[in-house]
Amino acid sequence: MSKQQPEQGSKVLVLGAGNFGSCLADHLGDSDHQVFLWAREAHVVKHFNEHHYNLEYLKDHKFSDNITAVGPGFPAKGLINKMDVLLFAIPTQFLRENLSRLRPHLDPSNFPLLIFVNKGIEVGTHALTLEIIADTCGPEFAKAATFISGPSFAKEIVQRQPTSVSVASFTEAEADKAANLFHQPHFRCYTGSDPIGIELSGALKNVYAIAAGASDGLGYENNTRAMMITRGLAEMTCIGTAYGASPLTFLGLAGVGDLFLTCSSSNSRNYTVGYRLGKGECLDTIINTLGSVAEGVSTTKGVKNVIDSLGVHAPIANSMYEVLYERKDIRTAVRELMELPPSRELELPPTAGGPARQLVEKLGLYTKE
Ligand SMILES: NC(=O)C1=CN([C@@H]2O[C@H](COP(=O)(O)OP(=O)(O)OC[C@H]3O[C@@H](n4cnc5c(N)ncnc54)[C@H](O)[C@@H]3O)[C@@H](O)[C@H]2O)C=CC1
Ligand SMILES: O=C(CO)COP(=O)(O)O
Repeated sequence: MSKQQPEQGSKVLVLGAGNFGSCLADHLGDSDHQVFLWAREAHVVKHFNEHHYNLEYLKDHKFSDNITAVGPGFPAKGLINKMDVLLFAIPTQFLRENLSRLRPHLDPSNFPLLIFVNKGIEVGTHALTLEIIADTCGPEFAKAATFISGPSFAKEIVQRQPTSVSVASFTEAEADKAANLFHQPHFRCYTGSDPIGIELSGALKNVYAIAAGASDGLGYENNTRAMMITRGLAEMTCIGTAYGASPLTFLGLAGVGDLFLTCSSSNSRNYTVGYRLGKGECLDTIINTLGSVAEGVSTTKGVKNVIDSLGVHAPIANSMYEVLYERKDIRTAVRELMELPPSRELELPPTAGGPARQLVEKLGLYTKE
């Protein structure tokens, strides 16, 4: 169980001073928490502490005075032990190495609130973050871990634009603590108990954001993007429920909320990767010049593994894998998707006793399968 009372005047260590870690540090610093931000570059740490600007990310933003940058080495045990909250804003592919470095500093009987905001699946192992935490630190840490996900571009959060996110944990008390820590009039938190669904939502939406960006890059317009988003949501829901997550999670902020955001904005790195692919650039060039992480590229491999092992029909995700990793021509991929035979939309049986059911029964339209 994590330490009690992290809500008011908490000491928070944010690991990862990229776009999202910096923006969340700013948000918490603004709410009078004492925030430490780990950056891995000495010049970033020095400049941040002297001027309160991040030289690498969100460069135009003046950060809260309540933030102290630490680094470039991994934060010391003495600092970690003083923390009420550890907030991980490290891309998924680098989480395992950092949690392994952290583990010797954690006391399983009294550890800080652990919050994760990354959106991806680990390459090679196909592990979710929950599994990475259990592997490196132990299941008691995974049980208490809390996941924040949802439609939340860093650059809009630092401008205090109204934003809402999902906050989920297997341990309700931990989700409540995290929600209380972050909740502000301009930043609403909705708690839930489906961390696997929340994690899958964040990871999967990045794959469909690449697909939607590709569609726009190819010159297709609104009909096609709407199709991508809607069929993407259907695939996310099928994959998620086959995995054992709740279908309703995919209708929440972390699911359709974030899917809609990232499939429809050039502020999304994943959308941008797709858009540039659609314009004919090669993947290596795009990744090398993006300047920031697009988790969907690596996560597409994990998603392919998940859909194959579960036997789920997810043609858009499958096509994205072929485009990114098997060099399939993107126009061919679109043509093949459009040539698939007609199929059924996602359906639930009509609610028993509702007027719709009464009507079809009255008119004799209902056929039992
Ligand atoms: N930027 C955004 O608006 C949002 C990002 N996220 C998620 O947050 C996570 C981080 O994203 P961003 O901060 O935007 O990425 P970013 O590309 O802006 O920054 C990545 C950060 O990770 C650090 N890093 C790279 N390799 C590392 C390693 N081996 N060990 C430790 N740290 C390392 C970099 O120094 C940098 O500070 C991703 O999973 C992303 O999907 C979630 C919500 C919104
Ligand atoms: O997840 C995000 C916003 O919710 C950020 O999306 P990108 O990683 O595609 O920029």
